[in-house]
Amino acid sequence: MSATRREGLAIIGGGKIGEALLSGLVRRSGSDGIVVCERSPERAAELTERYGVPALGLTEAAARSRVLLLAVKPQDIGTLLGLLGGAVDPGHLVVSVAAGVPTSTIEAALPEGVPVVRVMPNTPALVDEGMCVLSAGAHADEAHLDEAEALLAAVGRVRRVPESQQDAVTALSGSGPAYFFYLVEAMIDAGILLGLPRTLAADLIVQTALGSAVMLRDSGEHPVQLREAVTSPGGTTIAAIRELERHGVRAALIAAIEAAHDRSVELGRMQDR
Ligand SMILES: NC(=O)C1=CN([C@@H]2O[C@H](COP(=O)(O)OP(=O)(O)OC[C@H]3O[C@@H](n4cnc5c(N)ncnc54)[C@H](O)[C@@H]3O)[C@@H](O)[C@H]2O)C=CC1
Ligand SMILES: O=C(O)[C@@H]1CCC=N1
Repeated sequence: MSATRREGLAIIGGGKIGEALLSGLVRRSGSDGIVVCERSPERAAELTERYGVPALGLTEAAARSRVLLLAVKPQDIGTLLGLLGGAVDPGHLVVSVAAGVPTSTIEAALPEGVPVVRVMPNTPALVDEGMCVLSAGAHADEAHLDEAEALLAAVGRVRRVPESQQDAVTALSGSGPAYFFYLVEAMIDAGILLGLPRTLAADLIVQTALGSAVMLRDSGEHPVQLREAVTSPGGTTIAAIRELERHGVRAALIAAIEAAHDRSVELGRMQDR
């Protein structure tokens, strides 16, 4: 099949992460050149209404778009590739955000030579603070990575890693926002236990999370140094830290992230069956 030059982006799968990326991209550069393909007609209509992007069928979207961004569940990617395969050629750039799914699995379901880039984004892309991590498949070169990076840089930071690190990346930054939201939920509950109104507790914790994140990013200091600066001798913070250690919170976080890694590996293996 001859390689064809095309323009624009098709987001295939308009769920949580598809919408997070779509909203950031539209906010940054407008809706021109972006189309969505969504299995659910109701959801497709919602995205068209919200972002002014046309909803197309797979074949039409592939015919006109240069970049095909696959944002369906890992469990659905085999079916999607079966439907899409004949409409894809090496003039496309396929970008997959499916957790765990290796580029080799995607390449094997597509015509020979199609460049594939695996990306692990996260939902803070919704507010232009995303973390997207890229790896090249067998037919993707530096220019393809540059192209994917230019697209995703619109919604936050971008880094590149060897694909062997993507399951760990998925467990850290892909799932990571959920861990922070979970911690914040628990901290708000603590405020309620101590008698504060829910809105006040939420306001205190969200601003504290934001301020702490900016310090982590900008101070150049290690998290241990930042924590020590809060922990006065004989004070309140050390009383709290002792409880966190007593309940094994550090070990629980490490085990949780290891479980996310293992699930990413498992999701990738399920594609081979
Ligand atoms: N939600 C997140 O924070 C992140 C998700 N991911 C990955 O993104 C992918 C999507 O995850 P979510 O957005 O959370 O799932 P989701 O279930 O919210 O969205 C998936 C969407 O794909 C649509 N879909 C399924 N098959 C389709 C097909 N053949 N053609 C067109 N549309 C189709 C579904 O109708 C659904 O709207 C997964 O592979 C996940 O591993 C990666 C990073 C972060
Ligand atoms: O939970 C999941 O499987 C997806 C991948 C990373 C974040 N959400």
